[in-house]
Amino acid sequence: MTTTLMVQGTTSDAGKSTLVAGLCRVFARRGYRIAPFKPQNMALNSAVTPEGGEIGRAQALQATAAGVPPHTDFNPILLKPNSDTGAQVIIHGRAISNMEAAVYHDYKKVAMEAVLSSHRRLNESYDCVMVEGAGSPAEINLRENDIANMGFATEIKCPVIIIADIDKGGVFAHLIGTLMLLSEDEQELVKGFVINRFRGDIGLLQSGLDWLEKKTGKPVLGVLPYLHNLYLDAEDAVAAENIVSKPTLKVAVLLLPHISNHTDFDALRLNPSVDLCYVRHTQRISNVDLIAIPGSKNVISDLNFLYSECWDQDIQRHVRYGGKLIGICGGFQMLGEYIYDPLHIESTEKEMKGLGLAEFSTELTESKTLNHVCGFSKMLNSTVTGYEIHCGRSYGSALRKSFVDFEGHPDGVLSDGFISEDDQIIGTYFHGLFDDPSASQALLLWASNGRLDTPAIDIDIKREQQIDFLADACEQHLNIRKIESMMGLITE
Ligand SMILES: NC(=O)CC[C@H](N)C(=O)O
Repeated sequence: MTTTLMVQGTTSDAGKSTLVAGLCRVFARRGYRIAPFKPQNMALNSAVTPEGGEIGRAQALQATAAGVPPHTDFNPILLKPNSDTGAQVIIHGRAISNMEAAVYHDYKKVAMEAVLSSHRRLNESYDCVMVEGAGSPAEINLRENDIANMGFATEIKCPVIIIADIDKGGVFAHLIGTLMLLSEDEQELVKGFVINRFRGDIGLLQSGLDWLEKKTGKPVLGVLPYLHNLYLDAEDAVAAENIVSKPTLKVAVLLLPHISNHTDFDALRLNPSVDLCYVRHTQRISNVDLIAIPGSKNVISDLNFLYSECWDQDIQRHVRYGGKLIGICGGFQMLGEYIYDPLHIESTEKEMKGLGLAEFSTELTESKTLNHVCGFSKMLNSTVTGYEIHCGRSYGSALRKSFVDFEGHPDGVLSDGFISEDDQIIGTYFHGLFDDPSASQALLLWASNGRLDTPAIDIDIKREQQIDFLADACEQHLNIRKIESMMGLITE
């Protein structure tokens, strides 16, 4: 009997993070102290914990669902890919180095120690732990030294649920195929299945479910419907839905190959007055009010990409015609004169010319800034809150007209970013700045030249509603008692 349960998926995007978030809320509602846990996450969308550590954004969301503050033990290993073959490796919230995939593969034995020590701590301080796997356990080429799926589950011998997405088709083949690629011991750990994103007549599915249970001897724990209108922080894939009913402000976000923290734009995407679009490879930036250059895990490479798409020309034209421009973190760094990377923190190139829209430059350094921050923006006449995740340090005369001034920054810094002399361009290290309703409202007023003066979306309230909506669906469609008994929390 154990109080840990692991959710694994037949594919990426099968719904693992969502199911874990839903179950965390369901168990929290029942009075359990529950911790989310993802041994190893590969994502460029991260969050800062109150102690200043870095974890995957999905685990921060699951922590909210569980009603506990995010902690680095919830995601002991975070891999942030910054090239096709390499990633920054973050262990217990701290970046330790960049590693090529093959090197990391050998490093996994060390990583497993970090995973197990985090899990041990959670086991001691929580009633139960809800674990999320990564990708699928059927990647037989990655099974040796695995820490993300069955490698972890067999080590601690916890029950496993496998979730599959029926919307894409082939759900029975996915489930049976996945099971068949597992060893007997691993198959033994699989205690049931969840079918996700079902739409249609459940009566027509029943014979398939009966067949599956008979064939495997394992129960189907429930069929979750396709939840239209569920908008939760996407783990890595950029969420594309845009809710527009009365568009007043057009925003274009450049979809950079190493975009980081794209959830910065969720509060805009969910605002019915904002028409937000992502500008993709081969597309040009059309007529918009605001262009946003997002964060990037590889600023030099993404700047190269931006030039190859000719977006620099579109940005210059946009600014010439009075359009507004905001650069966030890596996007802010791109607005300056140069990016220097003498230690090759992110890139094989040592320097790259920036867009030259403001007089400052950035140097990437070994130490990484990770903070929750709050300051005052004179230009917005508002407090601004957010979080910082960056290695770059920016300096230059443009920064004298700062975007935000601090009193009591954790690193003793006095100000952040810049605003151009004509107030058209903002550069800032603040992630999540549209999440703060008062700053967001002031930014929308700025971006729309005073046209849009409605309260901004409060993303925290929205997120809470969404988690409850998800948990209600889990309570309605899943056999929660069976899951509780599987975890040894009750006797059925
Ligand atoms: N989050 C970001 O955009 C980071 C920007 C850049 N890669 C840095 O580390 O400084």
